[in-house]
Amino acid sequence: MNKPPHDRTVAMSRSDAQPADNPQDSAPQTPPAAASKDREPNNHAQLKRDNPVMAALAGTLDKGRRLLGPRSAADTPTSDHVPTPHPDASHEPLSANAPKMHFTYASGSSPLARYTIRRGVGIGGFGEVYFAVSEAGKEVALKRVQRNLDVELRGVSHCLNLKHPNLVSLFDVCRDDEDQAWVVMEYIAGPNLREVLDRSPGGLPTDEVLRCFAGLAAGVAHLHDSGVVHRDLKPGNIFDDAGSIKIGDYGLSKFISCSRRGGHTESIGTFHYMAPEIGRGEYGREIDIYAMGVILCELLTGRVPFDGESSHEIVMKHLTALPDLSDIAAPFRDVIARSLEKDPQRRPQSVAEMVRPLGIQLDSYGFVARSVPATPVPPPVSPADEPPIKAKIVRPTAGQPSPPVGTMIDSPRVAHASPDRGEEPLARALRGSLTDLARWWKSLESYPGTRLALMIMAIALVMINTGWLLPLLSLVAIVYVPYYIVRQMVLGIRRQPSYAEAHQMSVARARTPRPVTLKEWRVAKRNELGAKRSLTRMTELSGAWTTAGFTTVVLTLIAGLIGLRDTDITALTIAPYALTAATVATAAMVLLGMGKLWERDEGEPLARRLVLSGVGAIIGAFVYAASHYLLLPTGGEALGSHALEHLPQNLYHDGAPRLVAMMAHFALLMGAVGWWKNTDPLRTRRVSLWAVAVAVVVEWGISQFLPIPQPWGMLMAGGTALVLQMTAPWENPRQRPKTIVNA
Ligand SMILES: Nc1ncnc2c1ncn2[C@@H]1O[C@H](COP(=O)(O)OP(=O)(O)OP(=O)(O)O)[C@@H](O)[C@H]1O
Repeated sequence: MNKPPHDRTVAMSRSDAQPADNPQDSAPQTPPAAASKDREPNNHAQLKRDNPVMAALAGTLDKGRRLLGPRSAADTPTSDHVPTPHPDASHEPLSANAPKMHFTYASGSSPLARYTIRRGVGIGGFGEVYFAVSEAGKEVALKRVQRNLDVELRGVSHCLNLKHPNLVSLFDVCRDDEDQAWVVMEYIAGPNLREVLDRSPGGLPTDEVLRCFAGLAAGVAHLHDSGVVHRDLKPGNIFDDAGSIKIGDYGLSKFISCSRRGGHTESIGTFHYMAPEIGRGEYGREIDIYAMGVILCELLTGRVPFDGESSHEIVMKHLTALPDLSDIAAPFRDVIARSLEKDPQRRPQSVAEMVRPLGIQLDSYGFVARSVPATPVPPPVSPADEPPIKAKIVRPTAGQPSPPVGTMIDSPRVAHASPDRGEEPLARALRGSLTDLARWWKSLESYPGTRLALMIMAIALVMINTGWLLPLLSLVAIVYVPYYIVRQMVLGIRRQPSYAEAHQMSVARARTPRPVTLKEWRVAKRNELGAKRSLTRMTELSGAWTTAGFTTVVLTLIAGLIGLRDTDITALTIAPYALTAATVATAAMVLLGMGKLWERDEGEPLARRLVLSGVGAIIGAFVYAASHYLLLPTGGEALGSHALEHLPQNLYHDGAPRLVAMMAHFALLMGAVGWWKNTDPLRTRRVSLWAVAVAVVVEWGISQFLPIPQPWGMLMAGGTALVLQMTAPWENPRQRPKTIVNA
């Protein structure tokens, strides 16, 4: 992510403006957009060939840029732009403290009847803003809409009558004697968020972000409920008025939007905050959600997700690039990622939906009902709703590295509520990259040909390099898995709150009884599981291990009785059963151990699969060693119908799997099946034959290209799934309480 060149974003930021003593200096400068005309047509031609939608948006932006003049990061030269002076005025700034800017009207002048200008406040893309007082002494801000935009006043009354604590009040829209439009609005003495962010380049503290964002959300929600899309949300239009967040400029963008529907194609909004569909002329409320996603990212990190040297580059990134949100903590990361979806339909469909995972709830009038979750308990979940993404809450510990941006620091008693608490950094980085990859893949939806070509290339690459890739991956897994297990155990011991604390917390939330949904029950139970002491966990695990050993023996005896009923019982006929039993018992014990570590949260499936693949590689090595020790035939006929000559020679020797093949086989088996679901105490059924069948079928599928002797492979897979479910603890969801008392 990049920091936007904000010194260029606002045409005349208070600090950038310089007096123009020389009249030539005050002439409007050629914006770089115009200056780069020579370059841009070529880009457009290329772009048009590549993607007509992008070309349309870039063209639209250029057109808007020429019509609107410099008003954005990429368009506006640093401190060069000076608005065209009024014939009878070339004034110094009107306030002694204000930085120097050139305003058209001097202090004391009354271009608009009944209002006397006191001083210039700032100059934006659409005009100059003044602090003025009415005849009766009311302090107001006057915005002179400077360009000859065809400001459509129809429907303005709707915006004028909007009232909300998080909206800058619009009082009137008037025309002066020169038929120039003026917006009369509430004067805000506090800074806008652009200024706030410029003072905190690394972003704001999380509680500040939440305060600002809750106010922003409430204001935008009210606009949307009133049928108004802001279209120009950005930090410069959001004010912090003595602790109260207020959104400005909504009326103006509404007016301009009205005229735009009449056929003009100017684009409004600064490029950093512009949703991709604006290029297609779509101005739904999703563009505000998108801009809010950008703003949230900027508030947290001080950087916008998409930046570039030119407007063109920024637009291209909005259209095609994936934001790098790896340094932002959940739930912010997920909220931003969803809001920045290229497809508007995939974004949250309302402001309330967007901010809910952050613990901000809006009532039906767009007021903040609750912000900053004081407890880790998610907002009440209605059966129709998605479960909220809970905040990542980390207990501050001396000597610990600072948490990712946006991590909520809270009291120890709430630490267990984090779904991805203590996520291993490598796993997190990998997950972040894979999530990005998945999003990028989704963005290629409309290019099936490209997807197919990429898939073929990827498969070819993997196949060509299997010889060294598999051993390398196995090696990495062998090192990583023990480290991961030890880390999880250490973190688990360090961060667990007591069960009593967890219980106390849920009691504290008690309000009125109501039916408890399955999701709520799962969340509550998951919290309880997270609050378990390590000793309890270890006791449960050792019990499960003993039962697993016993169950494996019983199941093997049953299998042996069936399989050996017509066969002589010799060491050779018993050996495969012994190997299968040993494999099932080993796999079950390892998986039960992993399940214990993972029962605390829903977890990240991808990271878990990767860890399990590593475990699988180790089990594969065990099976290989054991089969050699027991002198079991693993090649030739043992592989059944597989054409031996087609087996890759670097993986098979004389038709028997080498160590690498065995490790790869089990790594795939472990990674492909969601084994932790078999040990999850909150699984739907104690024993699901479906889960057993899935394991067997996956094993059969893998055997088609990486064969191992069958039916032993399938017995190992199915047996492990069965033993796991029979021995792992289970909470019957049907026995959950019928009602719940909570917030
Ligand atoms: N109601 C207001 N009260 C106090 N200051 C205001 C008010 N409205 C705008 N300003 C200030 O006036 C300056 C110019 O604002 P304006 O909205 O015209 O431009 P902008 O937001 O910087 O850019 P754009 O017009 O492109 O949205 C900014 O510094 C802004 O903070």
